[in-house]
Amino acid sequence: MQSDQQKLQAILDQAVDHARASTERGRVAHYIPELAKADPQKAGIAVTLDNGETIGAGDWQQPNTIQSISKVFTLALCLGTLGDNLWRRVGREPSGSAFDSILQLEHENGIPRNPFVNAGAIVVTDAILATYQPKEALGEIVRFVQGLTGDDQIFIDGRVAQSEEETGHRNRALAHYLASCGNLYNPVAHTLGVYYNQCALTMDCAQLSRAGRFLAFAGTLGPNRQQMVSMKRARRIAAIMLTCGHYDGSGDFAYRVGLPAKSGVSGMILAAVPGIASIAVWSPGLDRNGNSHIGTQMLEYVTNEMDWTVFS
Ligand SMILES: NC(=O)CC[C@H](N)C(=O)O
Repeated sequence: MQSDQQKLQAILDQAVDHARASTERGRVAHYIPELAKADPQKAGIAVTLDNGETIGAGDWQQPNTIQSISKVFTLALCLGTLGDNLWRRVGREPSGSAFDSILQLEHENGIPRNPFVNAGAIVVTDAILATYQPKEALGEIVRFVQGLTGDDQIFIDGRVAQSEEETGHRNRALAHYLASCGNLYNPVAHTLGVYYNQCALTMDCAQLSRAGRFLAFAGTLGPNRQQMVSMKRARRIAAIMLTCGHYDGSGDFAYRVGLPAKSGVSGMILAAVPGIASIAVWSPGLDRNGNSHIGTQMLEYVTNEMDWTVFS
């Protein structure tokens, strides 16, 4: 008789096999030179279960920068200190536009649609800087993620942060626009310095799935039930992930996968199955919305086979 865990392992292996066989792989992010070097053939998946076990398949132990998935962690931190005051500066609605769009920001007077588009995440980082100097803020973000993961080896890849800093004209444009509307309180260079570094937090799929446990287990880390984020805050963050976590692909992702999730341009995705598991996938090729093409396929396969969805 196959145990549940063996069954899940077999499904993860199949998901990676299908992923490897797929000819359409998407396009790696080119606008950050360090990310342009990624190999689109790579594919990995890891699942952390309620009992604390992490199992994986494919390239699940290869570290990558988490990019926009960091926005989930900074939102959790920021809501912890600022509470609902944050919502005076950022909305909670899907954007229906690209993650780095400037158009909407102008139409809506410098109030970004949600905390997961770049402009919104820049405001969240700026809000964290209200209580910390840039270096302290980064230390706080790293320690928070290390605490969630239970792994103090998690680090920032300085090369990727630097690569983005050198080429980040769009983010600079967004930050200056926010400043012109009075919605950026710190110098652009300070806020973006922290933002680029948080995006360069480096984890493999196993670590990322562990970092996401609080989203699946009502703010706790699973078996020992240590409360890291209040239940209400975890639930609200998951709601924004479901509606905004994949930018203009959020509707399609909800249709195909049916879980709160957040993507990053490195090709990683973090997804939460409430009460059951936290999942991280990685494959660097992106679709036209900047979400991992193969990563979404792997999640679709596993969630269908396991019947994991928030809609059942
Ligand atoms: N979607 C993403 O992952 C974007 C993050 C990236 N660091 C950027 O600001 O462009």
